[in-house]
Amino acid sequence: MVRFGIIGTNKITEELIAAARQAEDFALTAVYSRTADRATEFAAMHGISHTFTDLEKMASSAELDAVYIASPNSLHAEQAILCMKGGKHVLCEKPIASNTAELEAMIRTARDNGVLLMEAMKSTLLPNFAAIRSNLHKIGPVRRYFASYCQYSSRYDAYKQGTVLNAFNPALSNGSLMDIGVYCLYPLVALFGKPSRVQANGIMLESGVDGQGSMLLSYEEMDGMVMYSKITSSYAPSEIQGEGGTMIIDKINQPEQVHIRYRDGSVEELTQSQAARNMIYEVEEFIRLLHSGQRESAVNSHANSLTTMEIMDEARRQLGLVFPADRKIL
Ligand SMILES: NC(=O)C1=CN([C@@H]2O[C@H](COP(=O)(O)OP(=O)(O)OC[C@H]3O[C@@H](n4cnc5c(N)ncnc54)[C@H](OP(=O)(O)O)[C@@H]3O)[C@@H](O)[C@H]2O)C=CC1
Ligand SMILES: O=C1CO[C@H](CO)[C@@H](O)[C@@H]1O
Repeated sequence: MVRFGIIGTNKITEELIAAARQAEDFALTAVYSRTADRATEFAAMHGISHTFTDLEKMASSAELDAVYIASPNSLHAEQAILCMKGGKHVLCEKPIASNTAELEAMIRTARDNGVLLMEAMKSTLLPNFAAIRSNLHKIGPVRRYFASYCQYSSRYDAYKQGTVLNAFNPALSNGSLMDIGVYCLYPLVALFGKPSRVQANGIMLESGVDGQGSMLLSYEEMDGMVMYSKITSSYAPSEIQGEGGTMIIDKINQPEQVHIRYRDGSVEELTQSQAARNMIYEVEEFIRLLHSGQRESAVNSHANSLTTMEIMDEARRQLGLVFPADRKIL
């Protein structure tokens, strides 16, 4: 059994728990919240035996082996480092940190303490992502990766009425690139590695975050194009275009349907059956790694997280998008 503690008591935490309950060897023993009332309420809802409002105490508690972090992005590094110093393995929500400096400090801490650190980027661990990867060779030399994830945020309505909720708050390292853009970039990096050049555009909001953005990413023999938004919606699928055919992916953040259209008009269906509660795959990967004594995922690897973060840092540099976290010394 791997005994988890949870940081964050929101919807995504609920989803993770519901999915993880279906995984073998998952146990949930602790929850941290800023307030005792919320910790107690959440613990009662999920049958959790230990509650904490002091993260240092949770990090050093003998009642858990690992921590799932689903707090605002600006807190990921600090909380992960604290937990890893307490010997806890860490599964950390996307984006794993605010910037590369934070992520490097997290990776150093993981290595120094011999613990597993993995970004909870669900997309790349899904069976349908494995199908994308294993069938790529069929479309010949790849010339373009195009990913679109644009989803009008319900919190943007509040923003327009004058209330800046967490999603649009730069103090929490939020905004479109961090929240949504990362889903377009991580699969690109996992499949094709580091681009030689990044060109970023974005629309900045008065709160100091980007509302939407797009990027061109250059590789020696192909281009990457990504677009993401929290202030408009897109219904376009994502595509990987090759000289011999085009792979079409319904949703880059959670591929559920994948097929290839060849140049002669024929279609090859690649869709794999996949659990509806698709966060199970990241939990299974995490537990499998722990059972086999590994301290890094080969898919959601430190290198892939770092390259993705470097791209996001560079995009933010071009846009002049700065977070308070960028000025912090860890
Ligand atoms: N994998 C996926 O599909 C998804 C991933 N995410 C990721 O999960 C993480 C959490 O996202 P989301 O739930 O929207 O985040 P929220 O901003 O809603 O905060 C998450 C939790 O952190 C605590 N919290 C809220 N505000 C603050 C604050 N100002 N300072 C300190 N703690 C705070 C709250 O817990 P408490 O009150 O108990 O302390 C809350 O439940 C993000 O990294 C996001 O990118 C989000 C949605 C989907
Ligand atoms: O990761 C995520 C998935 O989608 C959400 C929108 O519904 C985002 O806000 C979130 O952070």
